[in-house]
Amino acid sequence: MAIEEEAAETAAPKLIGRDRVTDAAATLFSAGDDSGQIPDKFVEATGEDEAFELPVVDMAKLLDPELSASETAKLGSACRDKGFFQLTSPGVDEEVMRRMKESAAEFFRLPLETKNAIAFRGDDIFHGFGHHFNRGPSVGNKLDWAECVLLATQPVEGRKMDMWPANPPSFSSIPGCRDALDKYSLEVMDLTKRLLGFMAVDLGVIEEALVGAFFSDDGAVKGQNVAIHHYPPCRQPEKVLGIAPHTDFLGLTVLLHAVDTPGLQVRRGGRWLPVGPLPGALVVNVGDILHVLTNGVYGSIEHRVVPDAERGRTTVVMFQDASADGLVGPLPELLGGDDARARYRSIGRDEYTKGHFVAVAQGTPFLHSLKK
Ligand SMILES: O=C(O)CCC(=O)C(=O)O
Ligand SMILES: [Fe+2]
Repeated sequence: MAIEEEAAETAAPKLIGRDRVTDAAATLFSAGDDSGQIPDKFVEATGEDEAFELPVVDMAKLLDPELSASETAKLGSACRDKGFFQLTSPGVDEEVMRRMKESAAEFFRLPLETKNAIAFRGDDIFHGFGHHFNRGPSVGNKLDWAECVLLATQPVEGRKMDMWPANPPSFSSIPGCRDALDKYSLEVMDLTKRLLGFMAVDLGVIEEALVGAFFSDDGAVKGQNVAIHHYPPCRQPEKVLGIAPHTDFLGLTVLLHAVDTPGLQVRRGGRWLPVGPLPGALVVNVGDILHVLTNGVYGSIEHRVVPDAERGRTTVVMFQDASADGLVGPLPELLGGDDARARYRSIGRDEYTKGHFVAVAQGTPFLHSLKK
């Protein structure tokens, strides 16, 4: 069966949809397209790039009373100007990070049949294995050159444990010991809280206002999801995309390179600039909700992934949700009580999700529609 037909047959009913990884796609991925012909379904124009260094922010310096002020200023200018930064010395337990990386890399080495044991089911495209959800008919429903596990990680009640990989065993519960993803999820929660504290200082708002948008009073995070991506090598990387251009629609994103091949690109001034992995660092970026909460002071910037010609790439990307009193809108603390200063209108958190996915399906930037 041709890959287009096979993909169409396995696509979920959609507003936006997601495709299963078929045998044909898996064969193509493992060959790195050596057969020469990339099926049309994958071909997308990828355009130019050039060297680019992301700002580097050091958590150890943020925490050092003598260096904190200048490092906080660096953090602030990274979030304002670039929307992305590399976070060195993130303070995440190294053993937890190592196990997370290994589990992620190992999962994608399993045969497709094993991975498809947790293939997303029916309309529920936000849990389980497949391609990333596609960006809708406006971009031709193209397939990403990638496979991906999407899961809800927090709050714990929202988890669908039957969709968590049972293989490798380090992903799932080991008696007396929590699994790699659960531990890493908690580490990223703590990290998010620390970072938000410094962002609040930079923004000049009380810490509770910003932290409270991400965490409930009892300290639980409002929501956290993970996307674990594998981008196989492709000998014609200029023809395909690992993930199509998008902004992240939640609050704050924390990316761990499990296999540190370059591939992430950030849009700046109409050009695509590559972000090289930095050993031991996490890549952090501002999502759409943080953009709106900060009244556009921090920028949610478009990015995409291009596969490498020679080497595969694996990433573990955690998205932290946020809302203030159930709304996505500028933080009142930032407006100094003057609503006229709001550059974005406030909408309910549920309405925000719906609006976002309608916009994705139509290929329109949702943030613009929230502008006053
Ligand atoms: O894997 C990456 O480098 C980026 C993935 C990404 O942008 C996403 O999952 O939203
Ligand atoms: Fe993203």
